[in-house]
Amino acid sequence: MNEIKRIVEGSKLTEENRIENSLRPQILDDFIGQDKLKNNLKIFIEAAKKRHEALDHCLFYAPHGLGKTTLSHIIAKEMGCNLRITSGPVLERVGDLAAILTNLSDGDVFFIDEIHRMNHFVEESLYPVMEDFELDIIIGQGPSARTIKLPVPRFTLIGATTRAGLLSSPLRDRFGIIEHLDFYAIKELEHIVNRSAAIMNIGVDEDAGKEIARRSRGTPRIVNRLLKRVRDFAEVRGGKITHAIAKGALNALEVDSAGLDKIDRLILTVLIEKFGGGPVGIDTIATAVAEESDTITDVYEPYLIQSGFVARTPRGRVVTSDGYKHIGIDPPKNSQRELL
Ligand SMILES: Nc1ncnc2c1ncn2[C@@H]1O[C@H](COP(=O)(O)OP(=O)(O)OP(=O)(O)O)[C@@H](O)[C@H]1O
Repeated sequence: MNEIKRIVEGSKLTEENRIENSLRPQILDDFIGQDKLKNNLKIFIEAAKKRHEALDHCLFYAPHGLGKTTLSHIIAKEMGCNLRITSGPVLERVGDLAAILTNLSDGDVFFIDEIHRMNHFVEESLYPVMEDFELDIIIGQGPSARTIKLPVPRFTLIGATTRAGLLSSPLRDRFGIIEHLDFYAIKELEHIVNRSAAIMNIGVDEDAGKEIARRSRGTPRIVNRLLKRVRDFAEVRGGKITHAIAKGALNALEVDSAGLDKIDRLILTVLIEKFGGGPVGIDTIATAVAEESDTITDVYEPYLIQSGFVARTPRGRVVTSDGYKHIGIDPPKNSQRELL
């Protein structure tokens, strides 16, 4: 039986969690988009099953909300194994890791979200586990200290990260399958709108679905979030989601035609008005808009770059001419920016 154990804090299912779970695709065929990755995974899973082996360790890297956790659920389901979920910052001591590993069974999937935020000692203790399925435990201290090797079941580790660059190479090199998830195309997001709307039992007109997809920053989680809010507007106005209702609701939520929210627009405006369009370092941007640097790097910057409004240069971030136009300000003439 497929069983999911969430080790991270707050495991009680709220109503919101329940809806979230019902929207999560359960099998690879329901996972929309990312075709190359999906086709590869299908082969790797089938081959591992044929050999009666655990799937090789997988590393998924992508911005938030693109489906890394969903893939770990799907892999466990497709392999017919249990899934254990934790996150890097929760694994504070080697003992925390030992407690989980010793409770796994052969073939289980062990998912570590935010694996780049794992403690250094825990990370090092993972190396022999990933390679030889043995955990080195040090008993005692000083000259009398000795290491015992604790065998652990042959499981699949799935690491997820938004920052592949922060992973050490010894850790990265121990993953046999390394895949990047891209932002989704509008057509794929539209497909996700329709799938989620059917599960939530709401009617959505075709052009309304397109509008939601266009404003979802290429991200399935945002599709589902916007769809839930637009549904509220539709229900209060007594019907299904029409284009007018979707547009009105998204405008009320301050999500603009390109999917940018208040903070995205603030970042562009501050870059233009205070720093002449850049180049500006991430920490300076973060201070200027009163956000954490990590939030700017993980949440806002990837989509601003993807949509072509900001470019990353060796000297810092620069607003492109499209970025100026989006905010409604003329880009400076005769500048490098014209070329960006
Ligand atoms: N390819 C997809 N098809 C349909 N729905 C998807 C897809 N990918 C993700 N989703 C939906 O988006 C939601 C967010 O996905 P998920 O939690 O897997 O993202 P994540 O990459 O793990 O995010 P984070 O980095 O924040 O942990 C899921 O609950 C799921 O419903």
